Amino acid sequence: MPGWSMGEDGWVSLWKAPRAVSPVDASVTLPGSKSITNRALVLAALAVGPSTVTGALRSRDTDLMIGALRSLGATITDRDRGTTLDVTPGPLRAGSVECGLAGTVMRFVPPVAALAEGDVRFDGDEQARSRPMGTVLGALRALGADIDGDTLPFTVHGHAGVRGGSVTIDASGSSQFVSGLLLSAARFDEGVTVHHDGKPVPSTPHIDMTVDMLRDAGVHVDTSEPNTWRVHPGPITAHDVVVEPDLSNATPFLAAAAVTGGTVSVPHWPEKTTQAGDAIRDILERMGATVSLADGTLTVSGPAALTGIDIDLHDVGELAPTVAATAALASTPSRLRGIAHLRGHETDRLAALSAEIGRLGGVVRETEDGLEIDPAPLRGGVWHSYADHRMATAGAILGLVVDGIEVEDIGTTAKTLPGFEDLWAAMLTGARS
Ligand SMILES: O=C(O)C1=C[C@@H](OP(=O)(O)O)[C@@H](O)[C@H](O)C1
Ligand SMILES: C=C(OP(=O)(O)O)C(=O)O
Repeated sequence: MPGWSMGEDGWVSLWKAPRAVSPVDASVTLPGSKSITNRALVLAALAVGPSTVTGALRSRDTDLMIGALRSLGATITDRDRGTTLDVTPGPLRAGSVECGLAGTVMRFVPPVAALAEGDVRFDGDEQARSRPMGTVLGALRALGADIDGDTLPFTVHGHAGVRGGSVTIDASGSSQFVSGLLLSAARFDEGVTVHHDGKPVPSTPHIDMTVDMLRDAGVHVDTSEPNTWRVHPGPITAHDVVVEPDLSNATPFLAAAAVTGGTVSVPHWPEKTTQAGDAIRDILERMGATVSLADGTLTVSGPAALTGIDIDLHDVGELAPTVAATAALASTPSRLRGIAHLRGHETDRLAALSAEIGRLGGVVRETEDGLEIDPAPLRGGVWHSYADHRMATAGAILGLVVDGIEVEDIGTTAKTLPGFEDLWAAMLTGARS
């Protein structure tokens, strides 16, 4: 149970991060992927008939997506403790969308709203108002949509259709700018061609995920030219989707094995996937862990001492908080590169990670596009979460091996993993789920 402490903005909850008294040895089953669940929901709401999403994640971000699509006219019911979602599309209508802090809701739903008949008002958490949105909204305007505003809150004035066509954007700030436009594009009169012009697009596996899921729904997507994605107009087929476990959410548990010299297994690890979290296999191996994938179960065993890593995380920036926490416990220096775009994530993750690791005695330098972390003994203290689920789980990793770490607002993990504290505690008791 968390305690409370007076912070700068009033009372904050503090969770005493459990210390591992011995190397962890557990098997942890993770719920479904946020990114796959929210794409499946958008495609199902735009499809020609009812679909079912099985193994869906239920968390703040996915519940916000369900709420958004219901507000716009979809009927969504659930079974199997919420993880099976039956989606029946309806005529898209005026509504109101609460985005919370979910990038997938704020970037994927405005193009759906542009297809609605009537006004759709978007808002979100205070912190969401500074997340970059102008690129998506500007692109939608260029494609014929009518929108007031460039950041949350904003209003999409839906006119029951969008012309579509070609648009050039700078998507170096987020792959979600591209994914958002592509997901609804088949319903635009002319489809959409998105061309990227700027520094390289980050998190491209997430764009591959979008393209694969569109193709699975019968949409014709042409990716033959670099930095260009063309979605042809046409029906989105109603079909059933089975969601993979969330591999990014698996990473703190696998890091727990790495930093305690223990062993953690995660069942149902996909053989082939577009999820960024799959990269953790290579990352932990390079840091000295033993990693194996056999019969669909990933197993990580930690070494006696971890080595640092010099790595470009541009494609898998979502993993940076886990990798930074793990690197702060390594015996040699680390350099995390290619992740300037993390400044527009839930919080400025580069600033947050360097401030929090530094507060515990770590030696971290923020660079133009990443972090440099040197080995240093860490001490206990409060780890601030900045309303960022992955900052909170990074603090939990450090707390396994450093006495006296208290993580502020551990409940923020509900953004993508409600019940994180219980799963973490179960891992420490050696549970095999
Ligand atoms: O499309 C998606 O589901 C996501 C894309 C990535 O965003 P960025 O491209 O902004 O890094 C990732 O970090 C985010 O957690 C989820
Ligand atoms: C960047 C992330 O989330 P979002 O989908 O809100 O962008 C994340 O989950 O690491």
